[in-house]
Amino acid sequence: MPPRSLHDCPAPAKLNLFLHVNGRRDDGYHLLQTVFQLVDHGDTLHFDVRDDGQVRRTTDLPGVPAEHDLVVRALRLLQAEFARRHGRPAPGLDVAIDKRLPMGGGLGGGSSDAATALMAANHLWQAGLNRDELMALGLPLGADIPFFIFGQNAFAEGVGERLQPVDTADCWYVVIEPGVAVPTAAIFCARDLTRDTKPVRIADFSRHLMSQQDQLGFGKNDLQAVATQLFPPVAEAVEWLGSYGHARMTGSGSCVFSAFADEAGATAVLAVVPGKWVAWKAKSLVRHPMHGRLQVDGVIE
Ligand SMILES: C[C@@](CO)(OP(=O)(O)O)[C@H](O)COP(=O)(O)OP(=O)(O)OC[C@H]1O[C@@H](n2ccc(N)nc2=O)[C@H](O)[C@@H]1O
Ligand SMILES: Nc1ncnc2c1ncn2[C@@H]1O[C@H](COP(=O)(O)OP(=O)(O)O)[C@@H](O)[C@H]1O
Repeated sequence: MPPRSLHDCPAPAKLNLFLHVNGRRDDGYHLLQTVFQLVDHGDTLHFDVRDDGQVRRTTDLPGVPAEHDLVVRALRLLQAEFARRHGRPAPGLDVAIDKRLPMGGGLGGGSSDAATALMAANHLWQAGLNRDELMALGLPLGADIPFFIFGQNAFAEGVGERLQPVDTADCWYVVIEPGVAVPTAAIFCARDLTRDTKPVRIADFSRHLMSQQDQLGFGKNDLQAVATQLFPPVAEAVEWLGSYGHARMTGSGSCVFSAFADEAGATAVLAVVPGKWVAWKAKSLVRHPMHGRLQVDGVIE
């Protein structure tokens, strides 16, 4: 019998170590190259199976009605797929979300919540999707969802759905939340966005890392120039953190981060971050923590 509950399920944040915009698809979506890095700071979700088929979010998320929540929408998609495969309605689920990640922060919070929910429900409902099938199910809801289900640091291409595992350095990050929510669409549709960065190869990134041990010395974030122009608090955070080494925005912003070889380096900088900003340190992860938890039963792979 599968369990009826899964509590304390992590939904970690991601950082985009670099993010290049290489072009645009016919449908207007931008072609990217990026390295996604998982870190040990994020939201926490709790799941309890319901027998009446309802999916309910039991916690409030200001500004996001339950029906719009990526978690609820992802679970509805999984319910439909369950019914198609098994010829009977799917069970339901109560979901509680302890939200720590800021919205519009470029940390992938909503996508990570949805990915954790898909992995948990696939297990609790015994839906039987494999990892690739779960990734494909999540993609239409958000380009970052497949990465979180993939569950390891990755070089991504396309709109973020073509993933290859990549080794990154073990390190500590300091992340500053500049206190603004950046809408991804506003960055991608900006006139000044450069969309013609020359494609790189995964080997270029790996070779750089081996010779320099410097996570942020490679590439750039092409979305950063536009985001700092439109959102001055992001520019201020980049400038402040940049005085301690490479500082870069993650995703479409607003959060800004820097990498440190050891925890002491991160702690020292965190201690002097101006009080007007929320800031935290996080360690790099090699695997998504849900994978270790669910693989006990061989469910994810
Ligand atoms: C930029 C990235 C990098 O990891 O993450 P975030 O910073 O949002 O976390 C992702 O590509 C975010 O992808 P996704 O989560 O699907 O973006 P959405 O918020 O749904 O996209 C909002 C809008 O941005 C534009 N958009 C988005 C992704 C993309 N590759 N090209 C685009 O042109 C589209 O107009 C889309 O309608
Ligand atoms: N569970 C969720 N957590 C956060 N945001 C969500 C969630 N569900 C839907 N959203 C919507 O997705 C938007 C992007 O949020 P998020 O994924 O946290 O930021 P980003 O894409 O910048 O990393 C939010 O502004 C919100 O409207």
